[in-house]
Amino acid sequence: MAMAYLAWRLARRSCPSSLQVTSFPVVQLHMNRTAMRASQKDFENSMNQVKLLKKDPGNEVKLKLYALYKQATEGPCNMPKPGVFDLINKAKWDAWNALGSLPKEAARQNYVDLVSSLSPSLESSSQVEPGTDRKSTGFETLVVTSEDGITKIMFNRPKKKNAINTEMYHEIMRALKAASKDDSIITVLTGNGDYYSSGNDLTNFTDIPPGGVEEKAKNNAVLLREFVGCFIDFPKPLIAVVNGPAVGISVTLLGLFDAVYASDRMVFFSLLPLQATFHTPFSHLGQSPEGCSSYTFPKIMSPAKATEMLIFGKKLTAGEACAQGLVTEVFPDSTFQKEVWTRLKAFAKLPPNALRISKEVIRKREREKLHAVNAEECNVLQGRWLSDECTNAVVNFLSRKSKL
Ligand SMILES: CCCCCCCCCCC/C=C/C(=O)SCCNC(=O)CCNC(=O)[C@H](O)C(C)(C)COP(=O)(O)OP(=O)(O)OC[C@H]1O[C@@H](n2cnc3c(N)ncnc32)[C@H](O)[C@@H]1OP(=O)(O)O
Repeated sequence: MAMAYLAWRLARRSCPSSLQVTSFPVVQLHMNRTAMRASQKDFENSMNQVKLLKKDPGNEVKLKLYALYKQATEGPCNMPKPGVFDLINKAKWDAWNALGSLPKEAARQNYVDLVSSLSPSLESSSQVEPGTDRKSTGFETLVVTSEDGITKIMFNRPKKKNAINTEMYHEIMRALKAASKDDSIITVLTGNGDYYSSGNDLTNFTDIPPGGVEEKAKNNAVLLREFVGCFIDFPKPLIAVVNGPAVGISVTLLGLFDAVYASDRMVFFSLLPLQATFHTPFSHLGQSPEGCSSYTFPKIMSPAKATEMLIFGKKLTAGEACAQGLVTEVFPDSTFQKEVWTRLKAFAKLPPNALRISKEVIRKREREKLHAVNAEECNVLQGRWLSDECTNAVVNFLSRKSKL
């Protein structure tokens, strides 16, 4: 801890950013569509934002920031390699050196993207989202706020990539039920931190009750059916503000939202920079589709494209998800929050009864079908959860043998 802190202090003194050990594949960065966009001014703004960080973002991020800063300002690593016992400088050198011949402009863009992905922990004044007016207490896994006619339900387990544990399933249902009755006009779901949500918390599979795994699977099928049912029946416009990658059930549910706005944010996955993605790896997990996606996705994006996602686990970028109709619009990450919340505030000024009635007209003829699909999907999943394929996938993740 002490060393980490020292490294952080040193890094902040020696440059406006910080440090990291990394090995970005240079090719990926070169090919990044947005890689050449950040101006010197964006870069300087990001450097200033780093100074406003409210909490320590962790050594991995700090080393990334340090390396990208050095690469963006000085080019490839030109320092002699520190000795093995000079731990801090060695870590910094490794991080910088790992960037190889990455062009300065690409490093600058990646620095800006990384700082922007830290935005929830920044004291930024540019955010215009609601949150300060009325904050509901009594939630452990969510932050629920209401302002300007918008109730915002924010997944709040950023350290676990907003994985949905049993408590969160219950709290989301409770928050949706409250939002359906409060005086807000529209309801928004979003995530805190760099992920929108990594889907079902795989530790949900671990605490087996006295009744055994069959009972657990049965109870969870009931829970899941009720959970998805809340989305099917939600009476007001429901909008997803997808701030980062989305996995599993957090993706499938999007087919039940009225609008989905996504950021084109780059995130780091195992130290590789990736665009935010929409991923439903059900077969990899020995599971099957839920959230009514077996019905909504083929309708939204064509049966063949839905098959690629739901059966073969193809990951879509935000841009691709938009082209397929799952996402309504993609925004540059630098302006995402501002543009989306400005738009949502305007929506929330529309006549509330007209909004509800119009939503009902659209949903009415599908509701019965959606509930039937939901019931069937939960039934099938109940069996899948008891399969060896599913058990092995979960054990592999929990023993850190596999990641998506
Ligand atoms: C007996 C029957 C019981 C059934 C109960 C079921 C209830 C309803 C089920 C509804 C059906 C839903 C299906 C789905 O949603 S399928 C999708 C499930 N999600 C995943 O498979 C994602 C797994 N996570 C990952 O692959 C990676 O974590 C990820 C790519 C998301 C991020 O990688 P990265 O390297 O950037 O970060 P870390 O892996 O280090 O993650 C940070 C910490 O967060 C924890 N984490 C992340 N995601 C999950 C998750 N889904 N479940 C549990 N924990 C998660 C991760 O372990 C790290 O924690 P630690 O810091 O403590 O190690």
